[in-house]
Amino acid sequence: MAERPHATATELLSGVLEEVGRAASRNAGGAELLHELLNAPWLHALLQVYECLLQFQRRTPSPFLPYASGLSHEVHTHTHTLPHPSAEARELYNILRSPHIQAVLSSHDSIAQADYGPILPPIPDELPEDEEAMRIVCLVKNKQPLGATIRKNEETGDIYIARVIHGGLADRSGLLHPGDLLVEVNGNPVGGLEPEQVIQILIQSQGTILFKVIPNAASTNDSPVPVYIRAMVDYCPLQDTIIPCPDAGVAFGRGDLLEVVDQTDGHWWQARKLPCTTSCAGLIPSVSMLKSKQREQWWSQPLQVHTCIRPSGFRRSFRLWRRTSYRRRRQSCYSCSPNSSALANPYEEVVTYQRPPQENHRLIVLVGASGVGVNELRKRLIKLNPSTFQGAVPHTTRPIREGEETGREYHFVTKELFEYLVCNHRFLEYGEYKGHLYGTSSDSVAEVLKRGQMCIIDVEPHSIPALRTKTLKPYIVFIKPPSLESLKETRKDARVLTKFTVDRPFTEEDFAELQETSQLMESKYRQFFDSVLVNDDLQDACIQLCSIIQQAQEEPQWIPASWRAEE
Ligand SMILES: Nc1ncnc2c1ncn2[C@@H]1O[C@H](COP(=O)(O)OP(=O)(O)OP(=O)(O)O)[C@@H](O)[C@H]1O
Repeated sequence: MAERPHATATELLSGVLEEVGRAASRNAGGAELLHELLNAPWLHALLQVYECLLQFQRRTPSPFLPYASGLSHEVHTHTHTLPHPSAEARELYNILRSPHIQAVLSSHDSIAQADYGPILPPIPDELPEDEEAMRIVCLVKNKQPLGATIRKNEETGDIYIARVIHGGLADRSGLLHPGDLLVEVNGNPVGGLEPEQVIQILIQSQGTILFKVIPNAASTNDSPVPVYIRAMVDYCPLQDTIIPCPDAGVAFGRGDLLEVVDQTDGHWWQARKLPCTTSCAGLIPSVSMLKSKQREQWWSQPLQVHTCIRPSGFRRSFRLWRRTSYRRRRQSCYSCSPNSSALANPYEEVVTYQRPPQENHRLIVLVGASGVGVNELRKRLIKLNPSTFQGAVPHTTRPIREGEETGREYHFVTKELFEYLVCNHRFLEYGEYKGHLYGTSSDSVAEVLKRGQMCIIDVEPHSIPALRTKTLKPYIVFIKPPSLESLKETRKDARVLTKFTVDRPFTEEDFAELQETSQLMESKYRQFFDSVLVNDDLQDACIQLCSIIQQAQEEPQWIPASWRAEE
């Protein structure tokens, strides 16, 4: 069908409809359906709208007056000066002076003049080199902190933005940067004021705050790559007398994970505690700051009391020999001596790690107070699936007994060989019991791992630092007792081995001691624990332990950066 010149869309549709109608009367295939479709009222309405728009486009309306507000002003003045205004004149006067009408007219004028963008004054051709551009920053406070700290230059009296907290209000605005010179706050000149006075102005300002600043020419907008660290010490900003702004401080405890987002200041870094619910970072002391304060022990040490882990009166199975080492440590009060490694490295850089399938499994280490069930859990796990889980065969200097086989129960070795292995740092842990030496060697562990199995060992917590190597990548599970009531309930039939009697039931005193030892252990070593498991119901604890171990081997975990493959 030939198109008629200048036909409107409606005319075109009528023509098409006529032809399709004729085709439908001839019973042409599909014509009836097409006719029905083209005859639909919505299609006609749509075409009408389209034609209206076309007409509008052809006849672009031009404003009746470019300055309606000028005319309004004229009429307004005129009616105002009338000596005896009529009722209509008074009404007109009131209408024209209403702010809404004035705003509508002003908008009309802007559109009429196509005045949509701001008109900036031309830039002068010759600007002096040292010309300082002033920036006006308007922030809506909305009850949240500003997220910036200020400092005073004592020589000049100038107030500067000292730091901008990552993710805070000032940072999100992108308009305030460290080093910006603060000229005015809400119209108040701040030069020469004390920082506290400026803070008072800020506190009193509600809603909008207007800053006049001279931007720091050297500031950059580069956001540094975050670094992840694990805290090896406790820190409480509210107890810190030298933090620039205690309210901006982040409190953390040993074992907490921190995302450090800014290390530009040598003394105070900016970090978020993970997992974080807020985008706003806070201040934490840098490594050098913590080290310089080492001797003062100024960060919060909640357990200043005697933190010695007391020896338990009972030990079972392989852990029997540890009774001696406990007693020795008690005499020398080992646990109360300062943790030198934590002081030397108050933070440990960490990275995420997922074990590649071809790599050895991570060593699974169970730690817990004596009697909590560490050995029971380890034994059950191995019994459950001996082809997957295995323990390391320990070394001993005690004579072999009937029915025992070297390399199965123990590696039976001479005292000389044992001492040689000790001197060569072959033991992850060793000790003496009833005049015989016992120990777990790194080679025994490696043997299990090399076979593709998961090696599960239980150690005393003081041995953990020595175990933390790139090769073993230990995953440490702390086994915790349940509440006293649960202990009494679940351990009704449990037996403990003591120095004096074999297999006697737990006493109230045993439970109290177990809980106390466990608390002390956790408070002292929790920075090393990857997981904490409460051994309440034995069956449940076993299932939970299985799933913890599976996650440790198969899912990404935080490990010290020094264990990374490339290092
Ligand atoms: N969840 C539990 N419910 C009931 N009994 C338990 C539970 N866990 C452990 N037991 C029992 O408690 C006793 C002590 O457990 P286990 O020997 O494993 O302790 P341990 O932590 O290895 O300490 P030690 O090294 O002194 O033996 C055992 O009789 C054990 O069967």
